[in-house]
Amino acid sequence: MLDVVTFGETMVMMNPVESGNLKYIYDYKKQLGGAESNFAISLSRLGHQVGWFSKLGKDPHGEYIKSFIQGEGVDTSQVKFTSQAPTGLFFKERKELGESNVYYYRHNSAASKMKPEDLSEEYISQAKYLHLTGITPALSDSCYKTILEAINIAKENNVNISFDPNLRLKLWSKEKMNEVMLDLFEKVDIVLPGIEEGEILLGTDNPTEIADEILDLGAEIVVVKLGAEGALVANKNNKEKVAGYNVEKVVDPIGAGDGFAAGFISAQLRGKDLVESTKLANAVGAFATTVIGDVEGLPTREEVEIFTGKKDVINR
Ligand SMILES: Nc1ncnc2c1ncn2[C@@H]1O[C@H](COP(=O)(O)OP(=O)(O)OP(=O)(O)O)[C@@H](O)[C@H]1O
Ligand SMILES: O=C(O)C(=O)C[C@H](O)[C@H](O)CO
Repeated sequence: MLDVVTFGETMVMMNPVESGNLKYIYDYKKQLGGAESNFAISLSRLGHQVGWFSKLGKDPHGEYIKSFIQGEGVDTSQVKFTSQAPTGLFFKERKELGESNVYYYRHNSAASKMKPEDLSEEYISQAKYLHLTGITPALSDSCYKTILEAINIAKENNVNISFDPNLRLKLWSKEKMNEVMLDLFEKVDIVLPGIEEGEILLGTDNPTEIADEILDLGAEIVVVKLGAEGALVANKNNKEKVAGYNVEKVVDPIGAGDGFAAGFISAQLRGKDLVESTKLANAVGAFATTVIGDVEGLPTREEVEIFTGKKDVINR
């Protein structure tokens, strides 16, 4: 039995050892990144049974990705390999001034070849949650169809669907993206947008308005991420702002949203209410900002309990 199933593209990530324009960067640390596998790893560390799958290239990068994710305790039994396309790759660029950048080498990647026939109804239907992101439908038409089929399977089997828009403007046109995202908001149960995403998709950066618009489209729960400030959690009856945790040194906020989503679903699985779930989401999101990689900073259940004062620790 799995608590959660998720799928999407995970790439080898070339992470510069120093910050600055990549033109002058020669040394990189090889890591991995993919919104859905970041989420799966985070949930696994929080003590849940989680399955992640994808299509990987039959190459050393694909093997590295599968064994790393498996090594984190995530079920990878549904992962497929193909020799028709390579595993995707991306480079991060960190700047001391201005925002970080990413450069993708993922067009026509193995993951972009995922298709509805790759899905196993038996596998998805055993989970309590199916977690999807807005990255997958941007990868290819067949990936978009795969997302729609996964949603059908989940609905037919009473599996809750959580959805993180994770807008990637480098991957598709804004028009197509907006159309697909609004349609998906109607089909899923929990939506976890950021403020910037609300602005792009709904034309408002007001958290209450973002939540209301997505609830009106059909979602049951909306959690609007507010960066260092925390998040606003809402359903039809209630809206509450839940303060974030203070992080003294934010090293890299990319990936915080994936940990946030995992924290929220973890607490929901344990029967916590919306505010408690958002508190855990904020705590896991805060941890994720403290390291350069996407997954290395994600906390175990014990670490997060110590951080939030729910458990005492003796260090020496
Ligand atoms: N500087 C910070 N200090 C404390 N917590 C933070 C900080 N930045 C992010 N978080 C936590 O992580 C959550 C998600 O961060 P953010 O709002 O940046 O999401 P996002 O834009 O979806 O991120 P991503 O880059 O992963 O897509 C926040 O709601 C908050 O709980
Ligand atoms: O950018 C993407 O598409 C990724 O999935 C890579 C990163 O790990 C992701 O952005 C973090 O949320």
